[in-house]
Amino acid sequence: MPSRVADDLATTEAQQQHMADLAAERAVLGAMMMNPRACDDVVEVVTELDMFLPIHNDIFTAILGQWSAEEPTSPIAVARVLDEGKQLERCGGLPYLTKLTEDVLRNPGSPVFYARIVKDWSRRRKAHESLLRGAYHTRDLSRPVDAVVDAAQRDLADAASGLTLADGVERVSEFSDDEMAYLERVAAGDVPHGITTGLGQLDKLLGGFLPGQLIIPAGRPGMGKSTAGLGFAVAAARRGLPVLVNTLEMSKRELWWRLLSRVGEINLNAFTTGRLTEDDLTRAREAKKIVDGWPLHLDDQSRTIEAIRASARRFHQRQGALAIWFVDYLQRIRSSAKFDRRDLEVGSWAREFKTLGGELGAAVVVPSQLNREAEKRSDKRPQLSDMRDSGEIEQEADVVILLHRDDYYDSECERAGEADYIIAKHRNGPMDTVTVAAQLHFARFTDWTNEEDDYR
Ligand SMILES: Nc1ncnc2c1ncn2[C@@H]1O[C@H](COP(=O)(O)OP(=O)(O)OP(=O)(O)O)[C@@H](O)[C@H]1O
Repeated sequence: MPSRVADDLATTEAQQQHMADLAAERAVLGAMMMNPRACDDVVEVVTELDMFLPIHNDIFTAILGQWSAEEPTSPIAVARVLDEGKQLERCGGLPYLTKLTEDVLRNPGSPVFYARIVKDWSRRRKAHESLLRGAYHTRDLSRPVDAVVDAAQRDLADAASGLTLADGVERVSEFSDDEMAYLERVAAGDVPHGITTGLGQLDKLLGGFLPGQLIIPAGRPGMGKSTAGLGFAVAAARRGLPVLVNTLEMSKRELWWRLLSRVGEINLNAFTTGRLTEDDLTRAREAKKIVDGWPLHLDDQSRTIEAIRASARRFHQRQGALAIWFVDYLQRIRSSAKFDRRDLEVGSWAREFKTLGGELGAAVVVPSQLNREAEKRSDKRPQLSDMRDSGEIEQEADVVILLHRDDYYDSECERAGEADYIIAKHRNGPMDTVTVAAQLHFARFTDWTNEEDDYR
């Protein structure tokens, strides 16, 4: 009976022998079934093969499947999934699943605390296996000793990092054939290199956005950061690439209005004031049909860094890919962790976006606010040093685009209707300024030729 095995293994002696803490495994599973929100945190720590007992891994996988499909994770729901896979009886049946949740009620605790214990034991077991494998290979006289030591070192480092053996270090020659073939296809125009920004001049400068890049559009409040970010999201979505927008500032409805305004060329004011003419409505219906066809997803519920991260992970798990992840905007995010300094807190999010973007293969677009320094300059033009909470954001970003409009300060100015995208950081290329048309009444910035805005 699994529960007895689990109880037996709860003692320190048994833990040392088997290198597992089954009480912690049970606590994690119980918490995930009690409350699907616990899954958001647990998946950040534990992966599918981290449990010691195979039946715990099966239960974990069943819960994860339910959670990522936004289905209930209760014992009854999980039992049904296990039953479909003919695993229920082996897993102790519904009574065992129910007992896991009852244990949580009797002995509540933070799921992340238990998840970390599970992860530590998992890493410990992997390190142990890796050392045993290394010891075995030292006796294999057909292998040069250097190769044995090298392989053992890599194996152990992978185990200690918590990654699976399939991840991690690769010798250049192990992947360079594939990379060369990819370069040849890019050069031949068979595959697009970066994801288009939707703005021709900007594409020429940046070569589009690449998976894993962190892109920071930065500007004073109201300069057009959300509009610029949404433009990048739309450019990818209209080409059929999966896009996720986490908005902390606007509701889904407001964001959708912006999409209709942009595509249907309907003044954004008409939506906010509710004064839509018959012509506006006809255009809105047409625009709706176009936008409905895009793999564009909006989330206005996730407000903490933990929830936003989980939202992207869940999206990636369900869709199998995430091309552009647009989070609007950096300073709006809340966190449950306590930091002494705001800049350290915001900087840590930039780092997390960069890391998760790399893991999910997504280009991450996160606008950030600038401080008032630009306003003290005679030309009011922003500089990289104006970034609020800057240090780490600057460091983590691959591309920083400072947004500037002269007409933000003087609506009668010569350059009214123009916006500058000042590329103030570009990790792999030149820095320059691209000037575009600001059509904020249509919730967009566009190239002067406007070719990109022909949605039909
Ligand atoms: N109908 C309209 N006509 C002209 N300009 C408009 C219209 N609606 C909004 N705007 C302008 O668009 C700008 C807001 O754009 P956006 O929301 O992209 O800026 P932001 O930098 O993200 O702002 P925030 O700092 O508030 O998040 C403002 O300057 C606003 O005046």
